Amino acid sequence: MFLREVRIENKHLNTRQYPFSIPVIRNLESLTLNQPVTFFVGENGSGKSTLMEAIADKCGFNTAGGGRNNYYEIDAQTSALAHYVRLSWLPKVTNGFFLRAESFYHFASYLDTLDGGTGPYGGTSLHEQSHGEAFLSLFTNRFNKKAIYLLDEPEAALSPSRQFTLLRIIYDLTETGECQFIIATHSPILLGFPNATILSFDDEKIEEVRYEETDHYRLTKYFLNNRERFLEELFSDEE
Ligand SMILES: Nc1ncnc2c1ncn2[C@@H]1O[C@H](COP(=O)(O)OP(=O)(O)OP(=O)(O)O)[C@@H](O)[C@H]1O
Repeated sequence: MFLREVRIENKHLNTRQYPFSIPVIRNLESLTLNQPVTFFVGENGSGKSTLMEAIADKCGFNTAGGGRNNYYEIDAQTSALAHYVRLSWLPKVTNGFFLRAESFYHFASYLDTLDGGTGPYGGTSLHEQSHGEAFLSLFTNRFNKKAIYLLDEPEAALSPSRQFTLLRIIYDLTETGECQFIIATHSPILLGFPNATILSFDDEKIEEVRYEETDHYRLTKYFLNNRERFLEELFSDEE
């Protein structure tokens, strides 16, 4: 554990302006982190990426994705929230990585400009690997201990079985307490990681929920157990 608390300070009151137009961000005072793995869950647009990006910015990571020393040009991504965020560390780490599924392509391009992109990523440019293979190459070759990893929807490129591989990687890195992950996800598989804190961004505030209480678990379980009935209801004309 390294990052213990995220505080929002000196919010301005113009609630029509992003990021304080987002109810969860407007209502957030402080967030305590007490497990090596924390998940952000919630509906699309509830503010998960906004908070994650601000934390990445305050960690000194490239907000387009990457670590501290990864400087590359893509459409400017400045975090509107970072200015208001204070992080409390014990102890402080500077190692780590921010993974954004949506801009991973640009990060891979940047690596290609360094040393043909083949150095630490399994001997092949990330562009010559499939999206999911490239993600996993990054996880297996770049992730190591004494670091904090911020992952925004890492499941985007991963098959279910590769999501299990990622769970194993996270398990190996966190079992001695020397790594911390904050993961925004919609994946009921990733959310099943044991002893993680799950923070829901629904209902206009951040609240800890149990795995079995998440929509991800409940809807997926209901769908798998009642697929025909579920689809009949979904496609019926009745409101
Ligand atoms: N740069 C921006 N300027 C203005 N509004 C923004 C900006 N970025 C995001 N928003 C808005 O803020 C809200 C929260 O977006 P955010 O990306 O944080 O949601 P999210 O919970 O990560 O959603 P998802 O699960 O779809 O990734 C959305 O309504 C979005 O349109």
